[in-house]
Amino acid sequence: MVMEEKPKKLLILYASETGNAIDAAERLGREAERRGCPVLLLSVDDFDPSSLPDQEIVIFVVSTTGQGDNPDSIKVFWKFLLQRNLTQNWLSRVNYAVFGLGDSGYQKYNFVAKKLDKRLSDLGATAVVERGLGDDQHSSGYEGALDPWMSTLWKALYQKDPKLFPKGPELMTSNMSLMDQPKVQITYHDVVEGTSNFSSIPDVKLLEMQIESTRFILPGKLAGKYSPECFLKMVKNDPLSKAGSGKDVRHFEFEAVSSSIEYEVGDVVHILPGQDAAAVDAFIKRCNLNPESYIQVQVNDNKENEQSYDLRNTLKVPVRLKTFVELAMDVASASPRRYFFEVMSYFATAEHEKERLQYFASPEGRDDLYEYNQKERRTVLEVL
Ligand SMILES: Cc1cc2nc3c(=O)[nH]c(=O)nc-3n(C[C@H](O)[C@H](O)[C@H](O)COP(=O)(O)O)c2cc1C
Repeated sequence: MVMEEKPKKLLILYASETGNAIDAAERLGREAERRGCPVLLLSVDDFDPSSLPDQEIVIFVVSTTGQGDNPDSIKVFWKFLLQRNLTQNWLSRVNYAVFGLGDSGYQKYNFVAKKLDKRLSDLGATAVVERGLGDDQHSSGYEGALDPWMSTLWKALYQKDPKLFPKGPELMTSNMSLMDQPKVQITYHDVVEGTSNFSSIPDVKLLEMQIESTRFILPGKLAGKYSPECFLKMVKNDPLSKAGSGKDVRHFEFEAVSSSIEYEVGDVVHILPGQDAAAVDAFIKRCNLNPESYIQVQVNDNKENEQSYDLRNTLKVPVRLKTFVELAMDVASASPRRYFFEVMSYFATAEHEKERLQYFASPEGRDDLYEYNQKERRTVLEVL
């Protein structure tokens, strides 16, 4: 009997402060899977640094924040790597690649990627390719460097270990089955079914439950790992600076909604931004959905990452669709990412729209997409 060898998984670890590195890491993951290579994609704080020497190949995607500072999620990992007792050959079996996201307008340009690359190499790891540096100043943002870096990476990995890409390092034809698995699963409830679940719960408690439930699907530090102690209602939000002064300084006042609260110096308040109600309505209408319906959202997480999977799925009450869009989505301010156009291309029925969307999602269409999308600051609602 011939035993089929289990395909190797490519480990991709990311550290992000505002989401770009997650987007870049997911793109890498998708591209690897399209080449037949299964992937394990993790935030670096979900990875045990002591197991790093056992990894044959690791891809890091890390951004720089502050003044050359580490994103929060890589702090523990970085501290571990800096330990003096780690020897020069601690990572001698590890092959790695680093892609950094930064902005050359900052003095400490891509500092985190550069120092991570150096430290890995000092600890005996071997770089598969030279580190890639994405720059916000590039006319296509960090994607400008990511595209060519990725194609070099696939070739180098294939040379290192052809088993990673059983069908070669070139892209397989794109079709629907290669689309990412959905990140969340949504169950729709009709209005009566949704509200009857809550008839005995006071309004304030209900709103809290809905906010908690919505936050659970958000990535990174806003998600359930850092569940808030209590919710406050913002009752005042007055600008203190003059319009056009270049700064936006505000006076906020908050009121405890459920019970009185105690706080100390150093406690942190997260402000949950809402969206313009008219934009939320327009988005829901455009999608032919009922704003009053209730949805239940479940995260389809990496099975390997059981802990965060359980955590993020424990508090799942049905949420009013309108509340969900208001609190968890951004339909009317930020520009959609490139992947949005790719996904839309699978669903577009008009041939000319499909072609245009496919072009925007391709490396050749990248600069035109930037002109159309980011430069014009188009929103999801406008694109739809
Ligand atoms: C507050 C702030 C500070 C930043 N500081 C730096 C920096 O010191 N060096 C750098 O190269 N880029 C810096 N950047 C640019 C980011 O690294 C870049 O926008 C990156 O794409 C962000 O990735 P992320 O969303 O995954 O955190 C900074 C960005 C922000 C918003």
